[in-house]
Amino acid sequence: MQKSGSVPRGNSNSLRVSVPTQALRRMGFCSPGGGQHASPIVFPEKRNGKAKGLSRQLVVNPTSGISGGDGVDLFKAKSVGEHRIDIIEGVGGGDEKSDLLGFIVYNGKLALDKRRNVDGAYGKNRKQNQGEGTALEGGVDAKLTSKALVWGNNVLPLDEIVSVSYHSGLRHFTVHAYPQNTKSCDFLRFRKSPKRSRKDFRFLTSSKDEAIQWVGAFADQQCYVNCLPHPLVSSKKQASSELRPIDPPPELLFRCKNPPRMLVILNPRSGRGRSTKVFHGMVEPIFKLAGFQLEVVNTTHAGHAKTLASSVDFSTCPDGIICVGGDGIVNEVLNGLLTRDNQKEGISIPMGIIPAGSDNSLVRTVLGVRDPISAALAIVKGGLTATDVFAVSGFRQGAIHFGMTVSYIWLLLELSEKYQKRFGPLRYFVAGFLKFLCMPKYKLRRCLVVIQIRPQAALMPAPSRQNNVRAIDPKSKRLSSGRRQLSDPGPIWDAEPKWDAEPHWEVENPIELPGPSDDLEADTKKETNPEVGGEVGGHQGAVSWRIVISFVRLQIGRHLELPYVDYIKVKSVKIKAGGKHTHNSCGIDGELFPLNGQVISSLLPSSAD
Ligand SMILES: Nc1ncnc2c1ncn2[C@@H]1O[C@H](COP(=O)(O)OP(=O)(O)OP(=O)(O)O)[C@@H](O)[C@H]1O
Repeated sequence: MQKSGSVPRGNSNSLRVSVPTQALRRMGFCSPGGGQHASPIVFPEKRNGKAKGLSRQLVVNPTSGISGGDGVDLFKAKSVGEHRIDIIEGVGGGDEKSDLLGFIVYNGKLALDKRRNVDGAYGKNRKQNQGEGTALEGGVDAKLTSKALVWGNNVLPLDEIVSVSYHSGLRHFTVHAYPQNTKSCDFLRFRKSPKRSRKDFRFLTSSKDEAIQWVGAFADQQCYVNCLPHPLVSSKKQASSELRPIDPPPELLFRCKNPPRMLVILNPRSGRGRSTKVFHGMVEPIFKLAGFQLEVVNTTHAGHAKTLASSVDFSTCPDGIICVGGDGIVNEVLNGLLTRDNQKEGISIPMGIIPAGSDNSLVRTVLGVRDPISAALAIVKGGLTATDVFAVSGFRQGAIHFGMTVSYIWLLLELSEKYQKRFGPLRYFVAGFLKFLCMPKYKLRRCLVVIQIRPQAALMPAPSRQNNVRAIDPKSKRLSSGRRQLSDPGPIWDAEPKWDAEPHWEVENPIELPGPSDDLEADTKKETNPEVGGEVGGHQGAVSWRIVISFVRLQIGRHLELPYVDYIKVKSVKIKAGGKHTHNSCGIDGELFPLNGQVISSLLPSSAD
C-alpha cells in the first residue's frame, strides 16, 4: 500500500479475505446535494412597492474576486460583469418562507469586511475586531436560510459553502465558498461544467455573541466550522491561516459536526496521469477546508483498488471512500465492496467520486457532475445518490463482476484498452471505428436495447436521474426535506436497501424479433431468456452503417429514437453468442473481462428466482 502524504489518521487497515456472494442492487454515492444551479439563485426580494410584472431580474455581481484571501469583494450590486439572479415574484418574492430559499435559520445584520489580512493587523484593529457595542459600519440585513446565505442583494447558496472559520472571542467569522465563476464570457456560462474558484467572505457582526450565533446557525446547517484560537493567544509569528483548530467554544460544542474521516483511493495513471494533479491541486484543499481527515492511497497496479475496498477496516474511514480516477477505479472499488464478507456493510459505505479519468461517464451520467471541484463540493455537502448495481456472471472460475453503467458483450470495444494511452478519451471512438471497418459481416437490421432497471425508476426520464438526490448527514441520519426526490426510495446509509414497496416487475413480455436468415445464422444468434422472456440479438440483412449511426446516437443519448431500435426493460438477461467473429470478452463500466460462454446480467439475482 503506497501512501502519499495527507492528513494523518489513526488506525491501520485490517485485511480480510472475501468471496463473491450475491449482487446488491443499490449503492450510495456522494452527490451534489442541491445539484448545480444553472439559473441557480432565486432571491425573494422584499416587497417595496417597486415591483413590476410577474418576474424580473436583479443584477448582482461578483467584482474583484480575490481568490483565497479574506475580505473578498464578491457580489456587488450594479457593477460591470453581471451575475443575474432571477426574482420570481408571486412565487417567492417578499415571502421570507419561500421554498426557493428554504426557511430562515437566523437573521441579523452583517457587514462584509473587504480588507485583506485583517488578522495580521489584529492589534491595530482590535477595537473593530473585538469591540462590543461598536457601530456596525456598512451593516446590511442578512439571513441564513436552509438553502443560502443572503445579505443585502447578495445570495450565496449553501451548496457552494465549504466551511466557516471562527476565531474564538472575535466578532467576525469567515465563510469559505466555491461559487461559480461568473467573470467568464457569456458564452462560457452555457457550458455544462461550471468553473468555480475559492472565495472567502469575512463578515463582521455587532458583537462576539452575535458572531457565535451566526456560526452556530451555519453549524446547524451542517456546514463544517473551523474553530481557531484567538489571534493573540497563538504565537505572534503564526499567520492566521496557519492556526491550528481548537475545540469549539462551549456555545458551539454540540452544534459543530465532527470532521469526516474518509479513505481516498487514487489511481495515478487515470486521465493519462493527471489525477494526482487534480487531487492534490484542486480537490484536497477543499477537503482540508472542510476539515476532512483523509488517508490517501495511490494504487500501484490494476486490481489494487479492489483489494483495498474489499479489505479496508471501515472504522478507519467511517464516512466513506473517495475514488479519484476514471470509471475503472470506481468499478474496482464497487467490486471490492461487494465482495466483502459482509455485503450489507459493503453497500453501506458511501462512495465519493472525483472525476479525474479520461472518460468519467459514471459520475457524469449518474451524478450529473463533470468537474472535480463540483464533485468535491458534493462530497463535502454530504448528499447521497442511490444507484442500481448489476451483476454479470459467466466469467472464468465462476466469478461475478458488478457494474453501474453499462455492460457490453463481444462487440466493438475490445480494442479500447490498447488505445488508451495513445488516444485517451477518444479511444472508444477510434477503437469502435476501426473495429467497424474490420467486421464487414456484422450488419444490423434491428437493434434491441435492453435496459436493466427498476420499474419505479423506469418511469423517470433519464436526464432527471441527477435530481434523484438526497442529502443525508451520516451522523444524525437527517434527511434533507427540501430536496427533490423522484422515485428513489430512501437512503441506504447503514441498512439494507430500502424500497417504498417491494419492487414489482412487469409481467414478462416475450419479444419477438425477426430471426436471422439461415445463411447468416453463424454470425449472430439470439437467445431467449426464459426468466424474463426477453430476446436479444442482432440481425443481419440490411446495411451496416446502422451500427455506426446507432453508436453515434448512443453517445448523445438519442439512440432510442431510431426506428430500428427496440427498447425493453428487464431485470435479467441471458446472452449467448455464436459465430466465429464474436469476441469472447465482456466489458463492464469500461473494463474488459474474459468470458466463459453465455453471460447472465442481472439487476438482482436473488429476486429473479
Ligand atoms: N497504478 C496503476 N497502474 C496501472 N493500472 C492501474 C493502476 N491503478 C489502477 N489501474 C487500472 O487502470 C485502469 C484505468 O483506470 P481509470 O478508469 O481510473 O482511468 P481512465 O481509464 O483514465 O478513465 P476512464 O475509465 O474514465 O476512461 C483500471 O482498469 C485500473 O484497474
